[in-house]
Amino acid sequence: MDCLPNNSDNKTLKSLSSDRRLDSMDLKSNHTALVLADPAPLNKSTLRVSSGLLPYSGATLSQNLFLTVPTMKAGILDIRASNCLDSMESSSPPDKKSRDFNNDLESTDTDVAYCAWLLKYPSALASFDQITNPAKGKRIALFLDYDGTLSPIVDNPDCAFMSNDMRAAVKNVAQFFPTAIISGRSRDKVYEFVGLSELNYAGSHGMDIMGPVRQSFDDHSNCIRSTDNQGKEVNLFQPASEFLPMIDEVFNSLINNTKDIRGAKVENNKFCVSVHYRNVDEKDWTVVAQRVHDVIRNYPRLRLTHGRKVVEVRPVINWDKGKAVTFLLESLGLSNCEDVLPIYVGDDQTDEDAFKVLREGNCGYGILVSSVPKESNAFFSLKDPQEVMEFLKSLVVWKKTSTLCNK
Ligand SMILES: O=P(O)(O)OC[C@H]1O[C@H](O[C@H]2O[C@H](CO)[C@@H](O)[C@H](O)[C@H]2O)[C@H](O)[C@@H](O)[C@@H]1O
Repeated sequence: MDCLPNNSDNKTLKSLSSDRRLDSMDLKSNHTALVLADPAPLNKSTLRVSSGLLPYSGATLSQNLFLTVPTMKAGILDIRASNCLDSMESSSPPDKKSRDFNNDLESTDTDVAYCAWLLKYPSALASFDQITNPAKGKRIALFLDYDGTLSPIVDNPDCAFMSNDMRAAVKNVAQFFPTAIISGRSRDKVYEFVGLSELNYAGSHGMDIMGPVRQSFDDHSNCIRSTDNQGKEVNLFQPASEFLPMIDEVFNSLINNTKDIRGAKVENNKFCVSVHYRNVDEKDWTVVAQRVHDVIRNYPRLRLTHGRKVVEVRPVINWDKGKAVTFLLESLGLSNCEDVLPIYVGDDQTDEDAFKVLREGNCGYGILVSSVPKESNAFFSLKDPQEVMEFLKSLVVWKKTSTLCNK
């Protein structure tokens, strides 16, 4: 029998299982079970028990396990919320800086792992010729994610400013190549951060696209005419427009349901909502997962995706950043792979949809921004926004020299 340290206030898991939602199936299954120290709604004093090793006791969970848990009264985190918690953890590995700080030896291992990973996803800077050689005689179309790509990841999402140098690099590159920003943020917010009117913008993970007035745009349903910040006539494509009232409602519920979780932040991204847990103590992530599920369980037409210490609530529609890339290429008259080489640069899980479209269409390259090894549909990699900026600058130099040479 494996036990957690004894405590005078303890009850056993087994005794709880008789009158609570916890049952032997939860223990036997591969799913994570969560034992709570207080009646629902969940609060901070939670203990997570998985069917692997118990994180702090080192005890292995078995079918016969009797767990003693401090002041335990409530039930378990439901399986869907528990899956959400697993995704939260797997999409949030400790960053390189904190691992390096914790353990020099581990840091060396990490560097070795990163170098090995670079063999599979070579640096787009080191492999610059490999990227630009196939672009000879073609137009490069650039797609750029925002957070973690053009701006470094920071604790406060409202302060994710891009540097002036980066802005200048993006402005410059856009003079030579059609360029679009595709972000999970609301389109207005990302425009506020980038502030360059010469680009195309897609917000809400591509569910809110602003583009030039073109016939091909008009052909789509959910497409409306509007004006941009300069008063210029534009087309707006919003395939999830019917979800707007629902998203607003969910946003308000999420605010209410998470307001007592220290560090949690809910962001309205117009057609999707982000629940940030970057500043939430890790022991409270379970609470975040459960509260999000408490809200969205009433909305079967909404689903969850995971990003960098953020859970995103979005409509169940067949639309993502990959579809947005295809849409933009078509509506900008750039969909012929013989003439155009699309390049997509992004750092997050939702960017994988765009990498996949390029890889599967055998058309263009995805570039993953990451300082840690992770599996991706991208072809190349860049370590951080600084390297993204160098890459953008190199594209400009390449374009200028190749134009001169062709004269
Ligand atoms: O598609 P993106 O432009 O990459 O947007 C994805 C999410 O980015 C933002 O969150 C991330 O960046 C924040 C600022 O650095 C950081 O605090 C947070 O932990 C990251 O997940 C944005 O706030 C989200 O709404 C976007 O969905």
